Amino acid sequence: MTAAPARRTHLEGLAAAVALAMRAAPGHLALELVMTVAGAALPVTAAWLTKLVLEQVVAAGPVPSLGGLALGLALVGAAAAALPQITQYVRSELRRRVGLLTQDRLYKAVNTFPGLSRFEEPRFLDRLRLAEQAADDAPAALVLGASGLLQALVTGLGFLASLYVLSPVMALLVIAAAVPALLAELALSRRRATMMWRIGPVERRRLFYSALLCDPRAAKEVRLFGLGDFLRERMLGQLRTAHAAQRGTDRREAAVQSWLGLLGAVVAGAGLVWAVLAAGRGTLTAGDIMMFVAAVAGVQAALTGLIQQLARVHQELLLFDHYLRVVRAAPDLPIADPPARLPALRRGVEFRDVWFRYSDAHDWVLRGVSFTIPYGQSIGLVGINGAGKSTLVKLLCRLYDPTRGAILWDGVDLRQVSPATLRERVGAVFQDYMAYDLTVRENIGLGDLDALHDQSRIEDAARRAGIDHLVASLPRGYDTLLSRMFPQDPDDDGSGSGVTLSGGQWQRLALARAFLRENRDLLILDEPSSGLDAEAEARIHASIGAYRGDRTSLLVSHRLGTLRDVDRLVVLGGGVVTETGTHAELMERRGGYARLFSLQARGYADESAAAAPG
Ligand SMILES: Nc1ncnc2c1ncn2[C@@H]1O[C@H](COP(=O)(O)OP(=O)(O)OP(=O)(O)O)[C@@H](O)[C@H]1O
Repeated sequence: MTAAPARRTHLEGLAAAVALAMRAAPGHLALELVMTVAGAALPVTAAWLTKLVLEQVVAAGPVPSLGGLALGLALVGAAAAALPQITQYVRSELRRRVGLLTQDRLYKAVNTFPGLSRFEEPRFLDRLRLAEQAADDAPAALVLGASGLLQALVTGLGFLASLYVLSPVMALLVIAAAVPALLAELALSRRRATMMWRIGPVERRRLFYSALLCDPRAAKEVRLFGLGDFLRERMLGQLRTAHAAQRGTDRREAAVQSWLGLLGAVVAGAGLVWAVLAAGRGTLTAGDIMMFVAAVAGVQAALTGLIQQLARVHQELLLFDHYLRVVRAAPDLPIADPPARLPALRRGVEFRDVWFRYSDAHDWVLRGVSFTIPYGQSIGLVGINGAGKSTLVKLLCRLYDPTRGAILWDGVDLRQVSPATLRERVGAVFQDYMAYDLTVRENIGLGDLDALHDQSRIEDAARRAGIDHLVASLPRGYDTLLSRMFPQDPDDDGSGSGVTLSGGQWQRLALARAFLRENRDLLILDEPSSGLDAEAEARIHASIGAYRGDRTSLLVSHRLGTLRDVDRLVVLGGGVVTETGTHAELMERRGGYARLFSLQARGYADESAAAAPG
């Protein structure tokens, strides 16, 4: 990934920002343009009116138009006083509306990444962070920057024309002094954008440490192990690294800008000396000198404004480019167009010589896995830690594609199928399930958003997962907030926060979420009962068994006793299927499964013998 966009894409970026603004706030954009032109014309008009007043006052004889000129000046002054307030309001509203649309598009784009691999690429995550930063304000800032440019240009041209009338040489000198400033500012903004990209990983690390310091979930371990100062020091270390890079850029900017300011002052000073001498010789009038001073200051201020706006626009463009790249990123999994129809599962799901590694830099996790989950049967997947069971589950949900080989759903390669359609057909509980800081109802309802407000379905899922009694005892039943991070009510003073569940209770909630997804073709349960007490586990497995019925299912568990009643066991080891058969067959074969099962069974037998009386 490169840091900065090609020059060609600058115009594209600006066009995209304007298109967003036109879409989000066309009226405010038009107002902004009108006020920009008015704001640009006012200072030049005021300077000309002042010059005319001065000349008429100094001139001998009656001055009939003086009253009109004074009125004109007063009107210009009134407009100049009111304009900034109105402009500020219009700009704030423009920013809000454009920001809303930009963020909507960013998160829509993030939601369309069908797989997980993007979220595991550090450089992409850096880009995503910058894109989020850009989504906040970059397009509006770009549009406002462009209109600021227009304003500075109109004012600058007005004063430049006035200066040219008085002294063409001076006009050319002022412009000549602006060229190096322009080039230097552009170089500086490019350098700043490169610096921001370079410190991206440092910034994300810093956020990681600071989030850990404040995360209620981490607070327990942080305190138990006394990690507070360690994490704070690490966070500060990252901050110092980022500051060092920013300081270098700031220093360079300060030095360059001081020299440029000096150059401008020398040009203006020389011009003033020339004008005063010319007035002494009688070539310039008092009004001319006033106009000259106003024009030099006006042109220089406009040019400085122009250059700074240009640099800002340039920098925002570089930031906005990250946003555009995220929004326009291709899907991380190939999506067939048109996707194959996914038939209702009737034959089964087949893993055919599936090889998989997370990236070219990673080792193979699966090295030619072949087995079938026949329709209507339950398969138990067994293997030691790191054997690749969860990886296989993720492949089955098409969160990744196999590196080689294929997974076939009734003969249809999952690569040909839309991931969303596939996931519609699957009910799953992952080993690392989520605990949402939401209400009980929402925690269950997220399993099937159509059922979010269907009380009977929510209650049914809770009952099957064995948490209905627990929910009944909560202060607000299904509307109890399962978080102590937020107040239960928005206008709460903080004393009435929600409740926290135990690990096993959360796990049952995750199961309820899966139970809500009734009538799915395939049920996948990855360690669904690892955190449950013995009684709950027995109940849940009875419930899972009933729910499974004759549904096609894949169960992963280290507690081999819970897999005894599945139709067939598949044992993973070394990236391949090492054994397969029913529990009885595998025990008879006395292989790896029998050894693992006996080890577990012996543990229980020893303990029950030790606990036996007498
Ligand atoms: N996102 C990932 N990126 C890179 N490697 C990964 C990723 N997830 C898992 N791995 C690696 O893949 C291998 C298999 O992991 P997996 O989680 O599938 O094992 P598992 O059989 O489910 O283990 P466990 O019984 O501990 O849950 C491990 O070596 C792990 O380090």
